[in-house]
Amino acid sequence: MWIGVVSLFPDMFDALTQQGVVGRAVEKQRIALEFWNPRDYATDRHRSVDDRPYGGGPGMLMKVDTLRAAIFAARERAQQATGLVPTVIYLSPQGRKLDQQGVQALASAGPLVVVAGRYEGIDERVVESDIDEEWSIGDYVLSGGELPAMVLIDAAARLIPGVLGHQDSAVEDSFNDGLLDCPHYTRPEIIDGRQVPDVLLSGNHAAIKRWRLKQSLGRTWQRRPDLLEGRPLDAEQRKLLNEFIEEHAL
Ligand SMILES: NC[C@H]1CCC[C@@H](CNc2ccc(C(N)=O)cn2)C1
Repeated sequence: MWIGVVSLFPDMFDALTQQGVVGRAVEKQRIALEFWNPRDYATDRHRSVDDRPYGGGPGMLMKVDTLRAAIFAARERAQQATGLVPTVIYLSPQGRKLDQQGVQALASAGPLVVVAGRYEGIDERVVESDIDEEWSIGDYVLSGGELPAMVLIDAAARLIPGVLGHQDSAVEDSFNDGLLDCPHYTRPEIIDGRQVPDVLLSGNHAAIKRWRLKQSLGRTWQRRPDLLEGRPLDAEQRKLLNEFIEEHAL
């Protein structure tokens, strides 16, 4: 997967590229991550990258010419590296809410150019002419688009084949089948008197798989019933959820 990032603070992305799943994926070249900094396109003595808003008001906007030059350069490189036209993404609270389905769509959308905004944002004409999709990681305002960009990149990278060591852990991961994750347990067997569910010690893999699915269904029902509304259950899942509900009926 090829991802270009347009950001005034590319070093922030070391948190993503220097370690962990995404770091290894970049090292193994499963993901290509390249950066363009608008400041590199500044031509004035002060290398300015922000500009004053028409109509006045507090704060600044990202300077149009340096931002567009960076986006164009990233777009050009994407096409050169992949032969495909990239999807240019902008992160902002005004965007489409990112969920696992959106992540799956982005992970299979070919090369991406992710634009991280700073200051009070970018000129609306740049959004109209150079941004293909606007996305939000949630209803809150951050000081820049870099952290949302890293969230998006991390979530998408996990879905690239070969990126996660234990491939099925991506498949079994919660939200992959639209359900919340089941409870997990590891040593010691007893913590402050609390034991590991017997089924997990039984070695009966069919029963364990069934228990985990039942827990995922039950937890989703308890904590996020909205997720079940859009998700048909097959006969087995319906049976497991009914069992869970009966066991947890107050
Ligand atoms: N008007 C403020 C706004 C102008 C444009 C730049 C953003 C950067 N900050 C962000 C970006 C994205 C998100 C999110 N929820 O995905 C939150 N915060 C701030």
